[in-house]
Amino acid sequence: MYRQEGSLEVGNGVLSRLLEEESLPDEAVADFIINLLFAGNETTAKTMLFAVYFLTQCPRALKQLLEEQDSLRSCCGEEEMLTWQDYKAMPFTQCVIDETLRLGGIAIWLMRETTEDVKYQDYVIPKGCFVVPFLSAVHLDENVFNGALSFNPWRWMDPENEEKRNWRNSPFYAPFGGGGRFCPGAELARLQIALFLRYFVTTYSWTQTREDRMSFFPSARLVNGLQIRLTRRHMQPAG
Ligand code: HEM
Repeated sequence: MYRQEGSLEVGNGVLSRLLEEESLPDEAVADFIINLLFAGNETTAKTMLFAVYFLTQCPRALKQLLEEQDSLRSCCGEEEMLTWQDYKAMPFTQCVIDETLRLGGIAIWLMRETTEDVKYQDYVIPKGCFVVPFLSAVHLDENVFNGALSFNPWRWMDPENEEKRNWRNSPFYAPFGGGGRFCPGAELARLQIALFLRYFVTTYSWTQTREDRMSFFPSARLVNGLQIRLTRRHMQPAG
């Protein structure tokens, strides 16, 4: 991959900004863009898929989500754009997103290499060792989350879980990683998922047409790809 000679139409996007940095070799620019595309695409899309799956399994949660979104729509008006304040006024939607990221977290594990000897409790991890923190082992630990294997978005309303819920630095809940390599797209992803859920549940109702289940091998996925039949909500007869 190489930079084309000659005049380029320069915009003000990420790529243009990177190209303006004369010191960055082409490989670094390409690596950056590829990383952004991969890190930000499958992760968010799959989380949306898992949210729909969990909601399909839990009609009570779907009903509450729909009520929250319908009430927001009636106050905003269908034609108006949502504001940041509207986004922040979706507490149950946020619970659904948090619970989806806990139960169906895309990042099952991370990979690190120690650059120096690290003392951890009674252990010393020597320099140069690979360390694999299993996020899902914590997220699905019954000692940390009651009924850890069930989809229960209401758990995040419990004041007892308030500290745990802090996905930026909680030791119990880290769907976006932590520390120096914390996901830079976390806030964007959450916003996209909330907007997707809003659009999806207010526009469609659906029925699942084929049994499905989650699998975490080789990566988080639904084995049958979640097959559903959609119906536009406003076309349904009233009542
Ligand atoms: C639900 C959606 C997402 C999840 C669950 C997620 C999860 C993660 C996790 C766990 C890490 C840390 C990896 C590590 O520590 O080794 C990470 C890193 C990263 N994420 Fe995300 N991510 C999501 C969406 C996005 C989006 C939308 C973008 C960009 C638009 C993005 C860009 C990145 C990048 C560039 C890194 C590498 C950061 C670094 O190494 O310094 N992610 N993500």
